[in-house]
Amino acid sequence: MKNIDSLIEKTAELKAEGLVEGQIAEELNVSRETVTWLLTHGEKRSGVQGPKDVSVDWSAIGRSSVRLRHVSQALTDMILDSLECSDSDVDVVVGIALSGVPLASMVAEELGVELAVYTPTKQRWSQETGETELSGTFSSNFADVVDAECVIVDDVITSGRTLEEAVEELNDHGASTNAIGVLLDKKGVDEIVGVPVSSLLQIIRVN
Ligand SMILES: O=P(O)(O)OC[C@H]1O[C@H](OP(=O)(O)OP(=O)(O)O)[C@H](O)[C@@H]1O
Repeated sequence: MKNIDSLIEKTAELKAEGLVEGQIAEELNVSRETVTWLLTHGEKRSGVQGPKDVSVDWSAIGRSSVRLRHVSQALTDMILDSLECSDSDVDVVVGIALSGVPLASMVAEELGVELAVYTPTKQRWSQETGETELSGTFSSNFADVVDAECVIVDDVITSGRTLEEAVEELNDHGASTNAIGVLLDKKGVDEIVGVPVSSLLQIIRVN
């Protein structure tokens, strides 16, 4: 997405295709509040202050396994630093579906550990009827997380809710989360529910 106009256009397009605001937010990697703003103020935006959010397009990395590998190596390096600082270990890398999984897979390979996949609640929520009391799921096609020492990998932090939920689900499975690694942190956090966060890039707002 090159600029605000293409973002507004894309939002309107997705809305016209029948997506609800939560689904559009997921598609564009922005908050639901931003989608509301884009839909309601997009056409008459002169003089109107937008919400403090940014849309992240990392497809230049995502579409190339070579670039993904380089980025995963850099992320692994940061995760290793974090684990060393807390003197903790890792048995399983947990990738957050969908976009966190390719990265997590390569980080798991770099670390020489198993890969688990967690599908958060909101992914299931978007397919259901608006009921949000569903729990996320760990896929049985990948590693078991019960009692494991875990590192979570995802692409982007916006509100941090997805990672909060993943840490809590891991706790419920008797697993401990020793580090979180992401490409981009839009919130600028050092930790999420007590777990240290390593991000390759952080958004820092200056105005
Ligand atoms: O910090 P939060 O506000 O919870 O948002 C961050 C999450 O949102 C995006 O996933 P999305 O639901 O868009 O699905 P995707 O992985 O399929 O892109 C992103 O991949 C993170 O998992």
